Amino acid sequence: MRPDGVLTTVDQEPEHQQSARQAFREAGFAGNRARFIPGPGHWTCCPRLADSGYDLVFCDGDRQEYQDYLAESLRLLRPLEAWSPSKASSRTDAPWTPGPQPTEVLRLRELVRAVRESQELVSSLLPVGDGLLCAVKR
Ligand SMILES: C[S@@+](CC[C@H](N)C(=O)[O-])C[C@H]1O[C@@H](n2cnc3c(N)ncnc32)[C@H](O)[C@@H]1O
Repeated sequence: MRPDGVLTTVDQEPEHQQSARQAFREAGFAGNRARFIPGPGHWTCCPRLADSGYDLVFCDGDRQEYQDYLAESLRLLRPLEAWSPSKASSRTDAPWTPGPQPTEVLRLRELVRAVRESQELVSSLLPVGDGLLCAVKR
């Protein structure tokens, strides 16, 4: 982050928020460099976040909600900034697997397709860990 940047983090587990708060403090960040919002992501917190107020959105929560986060992220991001859900390719690259696919896999495939076909995004799927889907807002 740039020196005047502020990180906003949303998590529904208070003890995870507490761990994050402690980690930032131990890393030497001043208290006013991070904002901690408790609660489930998309329906309580995201509407409170300012339009075009963010340089980067990183999603690492419930993968079945990533489509909702994508729509919210496009509202939150400044043009030419990045959006990145984690582990977006996980198990999505084996469509030949016989039998019904788990809902999570189907949702992630829809997400990858929506990002790839979006006129607002330039995307890349990085071979990092389980796969990292990244996109820059045009
Ligand atoms: C994989 S962990 C995040 C790990 C973190 N990114 C890291 O690298 O240490 C997923 C987190 O998302 C939170 N989470 C899951 N679903 C959520 C939701 N709908 N709203 C808010 N937080 C959620 C969980 O409480 C958990 O802390």
